[in-house]
Amino acid sequence: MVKLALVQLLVSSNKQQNLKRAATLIKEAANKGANIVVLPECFNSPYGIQYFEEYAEELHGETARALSAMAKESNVYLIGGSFPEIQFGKYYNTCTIWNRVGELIGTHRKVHLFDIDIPGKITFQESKVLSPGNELTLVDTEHGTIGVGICYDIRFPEMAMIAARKGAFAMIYPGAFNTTTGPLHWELLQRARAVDNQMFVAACSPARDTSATYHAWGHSTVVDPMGKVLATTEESEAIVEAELDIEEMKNARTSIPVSFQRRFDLYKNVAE
Ligand SMILES: NC(=O)CC(=O)C(=O)O
Repeated sequence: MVKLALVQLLVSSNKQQNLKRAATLIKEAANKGANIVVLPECFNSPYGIQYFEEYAEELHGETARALSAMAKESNVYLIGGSFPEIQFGKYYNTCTIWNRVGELIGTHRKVHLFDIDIPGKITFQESKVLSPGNELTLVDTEHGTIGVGICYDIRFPEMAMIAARKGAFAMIYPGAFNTTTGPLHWELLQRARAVDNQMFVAACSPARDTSATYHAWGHSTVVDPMGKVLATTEESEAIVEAELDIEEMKNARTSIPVSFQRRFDLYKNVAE
């Protein structure tokens, strides 16, 4: 059994306040027994291309140091949401992952940038400021291997499939869907990735701030390997907790053995 907690943080424009509140809620989750804690996408700054340059930090800057201390003080694995990172003049949307003694065990730079245009609803062009990461991310923990993606990455099923085939028991996505795409796709995509790959899937959103320029959907959710929602919430600040039973993953894979029934002989030209 692994206890997972998603911290659906109400993110403000005050970085110090966001770091402090994250530390408080991580401690609260740890006190309730969480082994792995997740923060949302852009947990230390408002989400929007107009904010990335102002809030950006180098990988080992103030936010990373704070995250390392939070993991260590609360004695948890911490999937540290994401923050705008700057390296050699380029900006990335980056998740850092920490072990129980505060060591960095992985980083994921959002691979698929959120560039969409739904007329009359939402236009968002991360690529105007950000560069994409170029690596898929798996981290090894004492609870097993975990795959990490950020938000829009969940729309690309290959990432979760590769993680599952490399032995990950869970795919975790700090994310910030919005009030247009959230009701349509947020839960659907998590359940789809879970059932496709017979693994746990979780996505952690910021809470909704209706005074912000971007209205996050909230609804941080954990899904089991059969595609069932184990835990979820609405749009306010909350901690979403779920016990992940690895036996359930084994049972799902034994009873519906799709991973052995795949016909890779027929799909090999999928990238053409
Ligand atoms: N914010 C994102 O990266 C993605 C999103 O909101 C969506 O895919 O919808």
